Amino acid sequence: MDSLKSIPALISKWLSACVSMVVSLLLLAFPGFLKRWLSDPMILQIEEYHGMSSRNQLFGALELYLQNKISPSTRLLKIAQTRKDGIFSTHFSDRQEFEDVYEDIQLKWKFNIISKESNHPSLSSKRKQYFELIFDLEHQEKVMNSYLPHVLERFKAMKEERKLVKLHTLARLDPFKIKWDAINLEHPATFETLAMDLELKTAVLEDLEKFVKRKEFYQKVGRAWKRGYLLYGPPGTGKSSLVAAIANYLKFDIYDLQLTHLKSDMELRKALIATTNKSILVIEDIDCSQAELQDRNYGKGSKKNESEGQQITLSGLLNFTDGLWSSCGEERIFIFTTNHKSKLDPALLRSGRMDMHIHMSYCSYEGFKTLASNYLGICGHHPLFEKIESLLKNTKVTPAQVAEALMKSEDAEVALQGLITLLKEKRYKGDEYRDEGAEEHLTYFI
Ligand SMILES: Nc1ncnc2c1ncn2[C@@H]1O[C@H](COP(=O)(O)OP(=O)(O)OP(=O)(O)O)[C@@H](O)[C@H]1O
Ligand SMILES: [Mg+2]
Repeated sequence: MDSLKSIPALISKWLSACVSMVVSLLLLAFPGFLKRWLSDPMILQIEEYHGMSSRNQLFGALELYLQNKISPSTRLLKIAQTRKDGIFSTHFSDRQEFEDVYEDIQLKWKFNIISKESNHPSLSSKRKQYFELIFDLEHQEKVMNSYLPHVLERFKAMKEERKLVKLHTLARLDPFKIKWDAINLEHPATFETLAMDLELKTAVLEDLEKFVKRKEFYQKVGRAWKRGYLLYGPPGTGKSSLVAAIANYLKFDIYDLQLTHLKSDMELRKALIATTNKSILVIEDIDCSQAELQDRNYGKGSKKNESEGQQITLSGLLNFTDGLWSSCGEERIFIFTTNHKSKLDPALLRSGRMDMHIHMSYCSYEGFKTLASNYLGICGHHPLFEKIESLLKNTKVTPAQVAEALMKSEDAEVALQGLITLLKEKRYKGDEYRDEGAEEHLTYFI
C-alpha cells in the first residue's frame, strides 16, 4: 500500500526532473533563447509626421533603408516603376515586417497604416503611417546611439547610389526673370568608355577622388571647397563627354551656364546662387562667350554699355565664382571648355583660377582600342589593329570621327576597313585644325 501511495510523488519528481533537463538543454543549445523570452521588448514608434506638418526625416530614411530588409516570410510586395533607370520602388503594406541584425542584436521593424474615417463630410479620411522598431530593452542605448545613426548613414549611401544626375539649363520666363530647368542627364559617357590617354584619365580620376574626400582639408586651410578644370582641344575630342563622365562618376548635377542668355552680372549672381551643392557648373566654349560678351559690352561704335550693373562681364563671372563659392556652397566643380585656349582672357588662365588644364587631343591607338571595345565589342586583338596603329601614329583624327567610322557597320571587318580608308584620306589631306598644347596634356596648378 505504501509503495502505491508513493507513485504520484515519484511521477511528479520524474516530471520536474524532465522539465529541468529540457530547460538546461534549451539553455545549452540556444543560450539567447530563454534570455530573450524572459526579457522585456522595447518598442520605438517613428511616425510619418512630426507635429502638425513637418515630415519626420527618419521616417523617410526608413522607407528606403528597409527596402533591403524585407522579411523572407513576406509574401506580398507592392512595386512600381517610376524611374527610367529600371530601379523599382517598393511600397510597404500595412503590418509588413522587416528583420535586421546589428552587431548581433536582433531587430524587428513593422510598418503600420491607420486610416481614420473623418466624421465631417467635407474632410477626407486621414491616413497615419508609422514604423515600429522592436528589440530587447537591454539594447536600448546601443539602438539609440549606434544603430539608428547607422541606419541614417546607410540611407544616405543608398540615396547617393540611386541618385539620377540632372542637367540644368537656363530658361527665361520674362525680360526680368530667369530660372533653371532640369532634365535627367542621359549622357552615357563614363570613364571606361572615354577614349583618352590612360595617364591623363587616371590623373583626372585621382584628382576628383582627392577633391571629394578633402572636406576637412579645405576647411583647415580656409579655402572654398571647389575645383576648377579647363578642358581644351579640337572639336570632337570628348570635352563634353568628359564633363558628362565626371557628373556620372561623382553623381553631381550639371548646370550648363550659357553666359549669353544672361543680361547682367546681377542675373548671373542669381543664377549661381540657385545652384546646389555637389554640382558642376559648366561654361562650354568659353572663348566664344568671352568674345560675344566683349562685343556686347564694347560693341563697335557703341559707347560702353550703360552702367556697370547692367552688363555681364568676364571679370564679373570670375569674381562671383570665386567670391560666391567662398562664402556659401560646397563641393562645387566648375569646368570651362574651349577649342582655342590661346584666345582666352589671361585672367581665366591665371594660376589658382583653374586648378587643372586638361588637353583633350586626337585619337591615339590606346583611345582607338577603347572605342573598338565600345562600338564593336572587340576587347582583345584584331588582325586589322596593327595597320590602324601605324596609320594613327601619323594621322590626326578625332575620337568623334573614329567613333562615327566604327558605327557604320556592325560587322567588325567592314567597320575597321572603313576606318582604315578614313585614316588614309586624312593622312593625305593633313591637319585641318591647329591643336594647341599638343606637347603638354595636363597642367596642374595645385
Ligand atoms: N574621347 C572620346 N571618347 C569617347 N567618345 C568620344 C570622345 N570624343 C568624342 N567622342 C564621341 O564624339 C561625340 C562628340 O564628342 P564631344 O561632344 O564630347 O566632343 P567635344 O570635344 O565636346 O566637341 P566640341 O568642341 O565640338 O564641343 C561624343 O558624343 C562621343 O560619341
Ligand atoms: Mg563640347
